[in-house]
Amino acid sequence: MQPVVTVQEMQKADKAAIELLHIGETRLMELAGRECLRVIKESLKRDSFSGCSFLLVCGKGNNGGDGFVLARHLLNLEASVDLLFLYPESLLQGVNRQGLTTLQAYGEHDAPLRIFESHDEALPFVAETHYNIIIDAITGTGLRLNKPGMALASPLSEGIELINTIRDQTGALTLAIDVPSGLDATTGLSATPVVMADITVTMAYPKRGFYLNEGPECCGELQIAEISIPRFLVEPSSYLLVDQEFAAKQFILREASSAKHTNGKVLIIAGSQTAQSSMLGAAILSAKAALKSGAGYVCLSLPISLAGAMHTAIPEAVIIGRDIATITEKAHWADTILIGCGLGRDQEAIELVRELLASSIVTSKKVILDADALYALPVIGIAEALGKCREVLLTPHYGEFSRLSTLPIEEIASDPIECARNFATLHGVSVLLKGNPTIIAEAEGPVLLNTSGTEALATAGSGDVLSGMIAALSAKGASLSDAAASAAWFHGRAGDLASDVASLVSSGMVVDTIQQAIQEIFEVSHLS
Ligand SMILES: NC(=O)C1=CN([C@@H]2O[C@H](COP(=O)(O)OP(=O)(O)OC[C@H]3O[C@@H](n4cnc5c(N)ncnc54)[C@H](OP(=O)(O)O)[C@@H]3O)[C@@H](O)[C@H]2O)[C@@H](O)CC1
Ligand SMILES: [K+]
Repeated sequence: MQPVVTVQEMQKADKAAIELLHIGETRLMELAGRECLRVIKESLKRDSFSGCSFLLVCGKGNNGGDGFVLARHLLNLEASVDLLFLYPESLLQGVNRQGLTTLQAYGEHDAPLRIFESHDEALPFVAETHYNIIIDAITGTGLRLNKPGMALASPLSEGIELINTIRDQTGALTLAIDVPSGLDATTGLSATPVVMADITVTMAYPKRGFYLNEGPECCGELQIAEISIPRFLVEPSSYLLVDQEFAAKQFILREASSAKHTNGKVLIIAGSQTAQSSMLGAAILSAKAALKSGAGYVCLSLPISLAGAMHTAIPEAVIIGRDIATITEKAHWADTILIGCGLGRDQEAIELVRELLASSIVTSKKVILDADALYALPVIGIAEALGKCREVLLTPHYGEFSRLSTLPIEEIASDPIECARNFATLHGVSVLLKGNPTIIAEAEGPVLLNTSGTEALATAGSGDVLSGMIAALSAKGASLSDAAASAAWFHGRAGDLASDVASLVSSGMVVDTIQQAIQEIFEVSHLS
């Protein structure tokens, strides 16, 4: 899994690469510029830029220095380059001064290069030029943002506004080097103004802020530049991105000699019926998702009056009633117990959750608490309810998490990663906090971020499907948090496969594409 870093971690790694590995700042910046060139070649689908115009807007730090290197490489490939350096030349130092001097020397040899020394000087020329790509090299990881929305002073603000205006007016592709200027790469909070990029080519590792607050909107498509900063310089990682390889590894294949009892036994305690309502759909979705995710055996505890309908919906599932003795007997048998989907919020449901979590048979198993079980937790008392669990995962969305943590939703939305991690550490549990990204935090160790999937998953029953998938993967052998991260990845992928039009996707469609999402990552011949 790819590490995701804070600004501080990235700066430490840059420094270590230069001081401990003796890689050299000039070489790192050369690689940074070359990697941006690679991405531009891929975007324009050309190896030479004759007839193409580029505008680079550069600041006075190393982000601007990356821009100088890129400008040189673009000129080498016959591009026409306009470079706006926003500051007086006298402010440049070291490697960046050298970078501009080299470019000035290109200018002396009739290269198609115009260097502007202020925004006002550039404006008339920029207004009459059609640019294929605008490059933002104003600020990177060196931005200091004291508070969200902080107003940036001139010339930073003028440079950023110029980039955004040309992009808006001409549709020119905007590429940010390392970080869109004005974005805090750790928090994802932005200054005013901030560059709205189509592509961000970030150095070495994706930054934490790209997944939070304004980060996703400002970055556009993310590309990683390989600049020879080895992974050991950012380890141990605080954050990791869940990927296909990790998801696949948690999906344990059935052995040729295996039986249903050895392939993951899931007990789902879900669904409810009262005089006023019946909630069977959530139970059906979670049980179907567990079976589609390869669980060997699924047993459902339901109000027994719903058994007939459930048998019709899922012939593979075994149904038991709501009697606590029957449930705990079945709990002995189960590998993973999922509690909560459509369970209801009345006193009876809350008492059931209390009794289940007081049973040492239940708490000795892998336990997933979702939906209405999460509603019951604060009523029971979180510490009391979770205290005995050996391995427990909570799967809240922001609203449920707000109730559990007593944090306002806005605070959670502004830093879901730390909120999830703090809660997991405080209560000694695993948390899967649904959102974009979905966050999987344990009491200790790195936080996992899953970015697969789209708004296709923002539909009723989506959480029930995900919890059923987690139940299956964990029952088959993965730890609860690994199963959660893997299931979140497959769930996102299944959502993608369900329809080309995200707005048309229902949870039933996602259930139907789970198998395709899992199957496509294995060679068919390896499936058993
Ligand atoms: N280190 C390496 O080896 C490598 C680094 N690399 C590259 O370097 C980048 C980091 O470079 P960096 O640290 O020089 O800072 P950078 O992002 O250019 O911007 C800082 C500039 O903004 C200014 N400024 C900041 N906040 C401000 C504010 N609120 N209001 C006003 N001004 C403000 C600040 O000015 P100051 O106020 O400090 O005088 C300074 O001029 C990184 O993102 C990557 O692209 C790669 O090449 C790989 C190798
Ligand atoms: K930038």
